[in-house]
Amino acid sequence: MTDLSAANARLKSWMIETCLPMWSRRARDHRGGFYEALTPDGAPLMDRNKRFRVQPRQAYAFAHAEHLGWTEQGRSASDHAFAFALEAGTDDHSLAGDGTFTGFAHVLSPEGAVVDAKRDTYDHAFVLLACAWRGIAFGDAQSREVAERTIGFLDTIGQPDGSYLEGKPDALPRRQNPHMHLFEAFMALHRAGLDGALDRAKAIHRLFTERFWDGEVLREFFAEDLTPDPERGDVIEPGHMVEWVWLLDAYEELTGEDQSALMHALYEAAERTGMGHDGWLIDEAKADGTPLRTTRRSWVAIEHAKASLVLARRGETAMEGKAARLIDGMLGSYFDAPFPGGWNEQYDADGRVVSEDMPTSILYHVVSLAAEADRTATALGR
Ligand SMILES: O=P(O)(O)OC[C@H]1O[C@@H](O)[C@@H](O)[C@@H](O)[C@@H]1O
Repeated sequence: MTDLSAANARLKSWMIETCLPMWSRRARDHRGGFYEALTPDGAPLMDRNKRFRVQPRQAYAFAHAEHLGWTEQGRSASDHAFAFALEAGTDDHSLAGDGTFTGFAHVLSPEGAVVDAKRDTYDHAFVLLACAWRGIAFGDAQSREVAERTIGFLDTIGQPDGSYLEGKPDALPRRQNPHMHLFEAFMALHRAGLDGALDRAKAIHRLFTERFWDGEVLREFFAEDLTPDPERGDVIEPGHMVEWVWLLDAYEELTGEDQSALMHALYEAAERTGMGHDGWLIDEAKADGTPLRTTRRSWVAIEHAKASLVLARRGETAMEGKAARLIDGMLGSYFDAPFPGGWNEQYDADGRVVSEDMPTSILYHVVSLAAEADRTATALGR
């Protein structure tokens, strides 16, 4: 059996010694925020537009890493990303004023001009996550204010059933994905002490059980009334099913409501519908398991490992070796390549790397995996 203790030690030392230093230095843009991606040899893609969400993701990742004592650059890197997000992401200065906050823009130029002013609910989930962790790690008072204003904006597109529209302007199909990340963010905000955040997470949990999870698979795309979208309702993402496993474990911890049955059903559904011939989950399938995209992005493998870790921590001994094998497998393929500290973002079904660059957005997943691996190894005394 691959040893969880050894896999965790490898992952943790790679994080501390190579990954975090590399991303905090090379991906930091002196013009503001972080670059969208690096080339395979670690050079920044200076001219590429910045998806807004990448900035709060970095602000979260470095706050969490510093909270764990894994970096001394965490505060500075998180501040750098957060300040750029607040400054460049608001095109009408409404965040600073007393008026109603109208949300963050979707895409920024490398220098920080607004390229796409659309408001995307998904992006706002990461602002809330960053605020929560900056509160937890640094006791940052500004973050609470930003979280409250961001929630105020989200309430303008909130629905009576606890769901949120796709953004402004509104779009169809509606998706479970922004809700999944809002669920994550509201739980983190509750941990950070924000009143009412847990109730918001509970409302999303209700949507999950009543709408998104149909008893067999997690649906992704929905019509206006949150019934499966007539065209894309059959498309599923195995990575999201395992991501929910990890989130439901956190939910159980906060609410005391047993999530075991749902967690098992999700994990089993992800592997039933999405297992590629090489033992890695694929990017996209149909609800009956017909593969749609047999490529595999790094975050899908990461979430598979995280789900295996939480099941191991909850006492499933077979999951311990599996989590260790997945982490070891990632360290031998996805991680620390093609450039030390970086990642191969996507493989095809034949095991060839098909991604052309290293997206910064993945650091969020990597930090969360390393934190979960360390927590599980410690809990199990490994
Ligand atoms: O697609 P980027 O922004 O790199 O994010 C990576 C992935 O993160 C996950 O948590 C999901 O939300 C995916 O839908 C998303 O694709």
